[in-house]
Amino acid sequence: MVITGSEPHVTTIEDGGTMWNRQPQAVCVRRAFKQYGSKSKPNQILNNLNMTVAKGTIYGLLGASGCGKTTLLSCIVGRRRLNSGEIWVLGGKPGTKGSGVPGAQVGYMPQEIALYGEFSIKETMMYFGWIFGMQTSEIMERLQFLLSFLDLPSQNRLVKNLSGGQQRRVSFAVALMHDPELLILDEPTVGVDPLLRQSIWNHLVHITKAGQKTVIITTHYIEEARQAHTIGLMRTGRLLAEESPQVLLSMYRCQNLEDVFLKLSRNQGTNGTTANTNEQMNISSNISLSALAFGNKKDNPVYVSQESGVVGLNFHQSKEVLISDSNGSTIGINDAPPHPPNAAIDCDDCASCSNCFNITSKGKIRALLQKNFLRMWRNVGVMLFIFALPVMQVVLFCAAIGRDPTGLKMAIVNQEIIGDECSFTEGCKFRNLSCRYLSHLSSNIEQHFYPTPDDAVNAVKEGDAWGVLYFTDNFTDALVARISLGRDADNETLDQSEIRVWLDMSNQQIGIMLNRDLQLAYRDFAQNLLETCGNNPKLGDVPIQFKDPIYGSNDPSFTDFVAPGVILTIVFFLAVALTSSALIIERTEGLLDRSWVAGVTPTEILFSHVVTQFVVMCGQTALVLIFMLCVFEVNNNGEIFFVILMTLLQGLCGMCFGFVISAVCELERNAIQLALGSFYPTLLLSGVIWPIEGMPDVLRFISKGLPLTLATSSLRSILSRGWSIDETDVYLGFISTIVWIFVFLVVTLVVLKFKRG
Ligand SMILES: Nc1ncnc2c1ncn2[C@@H]1O[C@H](COP(=O)(O)OP(=O)(O)OP(=O)(O)O)[C@@H](O)[C@H]1O
Repeated sequence: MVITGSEPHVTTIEDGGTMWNRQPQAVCVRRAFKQYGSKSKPNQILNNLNMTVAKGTIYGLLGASGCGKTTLLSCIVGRRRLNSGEIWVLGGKPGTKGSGVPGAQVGYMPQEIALYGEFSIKETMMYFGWIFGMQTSEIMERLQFLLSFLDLPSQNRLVKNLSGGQQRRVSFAVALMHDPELLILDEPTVGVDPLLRQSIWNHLVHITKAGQKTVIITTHYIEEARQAHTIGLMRTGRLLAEESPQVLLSMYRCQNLEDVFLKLSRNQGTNGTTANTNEQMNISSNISLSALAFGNKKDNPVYVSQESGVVGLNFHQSKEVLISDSNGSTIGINDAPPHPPNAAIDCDDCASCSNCFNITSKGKIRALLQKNFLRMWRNVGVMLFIFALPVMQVVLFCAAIGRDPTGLKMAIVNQEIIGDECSFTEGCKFRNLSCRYLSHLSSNIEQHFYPTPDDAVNAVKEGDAWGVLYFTDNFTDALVARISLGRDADNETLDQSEIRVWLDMSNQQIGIMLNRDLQLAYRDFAQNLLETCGNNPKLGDVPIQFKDPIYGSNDPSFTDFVAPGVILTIVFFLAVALTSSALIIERTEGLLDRSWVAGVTPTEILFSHVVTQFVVMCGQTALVLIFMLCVFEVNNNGEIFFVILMTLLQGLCGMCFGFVISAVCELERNAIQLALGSFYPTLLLSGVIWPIEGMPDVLRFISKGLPLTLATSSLRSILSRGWSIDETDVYLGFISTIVWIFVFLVVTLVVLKFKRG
């Protein structure tokens, strides 16, 4: 019927109905409102839209680009929710339990190709077949039929290597795969050559003939929609008309549907205000007007292309014929399909579906897992890189971080000697003790002699040396006097016996290391001298005795301090990198939508990704730990089981954080930015490279709440202190990691579910 105020009122569902509306409805949409954008700046897409699709018919949804066709379809298949209004699909409300929608009752072909490029045609069919709950043998049978029907190339050809038209046909085949009750095709004929287009229509006519299958199809080729039983002309979020093509053409006395559309659009323009009111908006009942207008439908045949019994792309067999019934008599396709006479009258009466596919979750999980692994396997180069990356990071860390700097130049001014010849005599001999001290300096220090203090200081200022060491001309005598006189030594003697040092402290690590080495060299030198002279070498030491440390060694390495954090950071952020784009790629390719409409839930998608990524992560974790602990011999005093467990849990945590990113971000580049952006703050605040005890209180508080902080501290305690899980510091790390995993998973699921709405 026509829904503008100026057109004649037509029998409606609410009116009681004619014989033509006493047929089951496949889809009913009532008073649908849908808007995008914020409440303050809404973009109204569906505006009090009513739509009725009778079972066993083809419904052509027409309208200008951007008028809301895809939005309407996505609400029908349960991909999006209306802001208000109601939708019934095959007797249930999409998205509700037991409705079968989304699910195997619907075959959905989105506008985009929405196929995995790295899959072969067969693998594509297997994937969707399993999701629809089909058995492998069934899928194979159906595949053979679809291959020949859609004239597709070898089943082993990869989708990415197919032509655009072939890909579109594969996409069409996926929608047909499980022979669904309701087929929803969003512009299946766009960019398709006329022969294929006709063949698609032929098939649609063929499958709806028996009256059990229903098709909703959108198209921009208005004229091809003549082959539909009903046409819904959509404009600015509502249906201008919903009628059979013949009725529309005769009512508006037009030769083609485009003219009808133009007339209706003009009418809507002039009657826009009245059409806006709900009261005057008739609820349409498709084919009702056709019934009134054409009492004897057999006299009003519809032109459709019908193959001579053969279904497929055998174009030479296609010809424009009138549809014939089995007796050979010609009938129009607007004949009501054979429905039980007392079938449901309106949507409220729609019985809950009885022949819903019983989709096994096992089949879906199998399909999703195989899909994920296959995608990885087909991108073997990327996979190799994914495994090489952690090894590379560990090797680089162990090779570049934590080792003592070498080749550090010291500018030495030694007034005791003439020239660069700095010799001394071993034993209890007091000659050139400055040279004897210098011989105890670490091999990391390069000694360069300068004639005057000014020259040496200039060398440091010009960056040629890290510091100046200055010995007075009577250093040896003064030092001997200092040792022998003890508390009676005068200030001048004490001054002369001192080694004066000026350091370039611009590099803290080098400065501290030189400071330490110079002092240790003095202790060694003094102890050696005292010992050779028969004195107790302890006299040469400061009176603080460092016993064997309770944990760690007397010569702690920076590597040992950083290693736990580095292990966890590598595993955590590799997992983030691996997963943060996983959902986005699928979403941008339209694959996620397709899987959702096929009945896959966010939880199943998430679960399949967790399993797949977990396998990869186990490999990465093994490599990281083998290289850290076995190859580079980072200290481990604890139980390896807890080390492995903590590392795996952190990988899992990173993976879940990656899921949050990919659920939140629409674009891959945003996901990358977010992942990279979170890397530094986490690294800096987690006590990986600097103890959190050095942070201001506020930061320390924040730091403890981050996923890596307590975990790093826990792993450090296991590795260096050898603590077990019963220590607070250790189990807190585990608890915090598990809590974060849980939080990230919940956030992801909430965001995914919210986005589906
Ligand atoms: N996720 C979204 N967020 C905001 N606006 C959207 C979103 N999806 C679609 N729109 C807008 O809604 C309007 C209707 O889009 P829709 O895709 O439903 O139109 P369409 O009739 O299918 O168009 P076409 O025939 O070109 O595919 C467009 O203006 C589009 O920009």
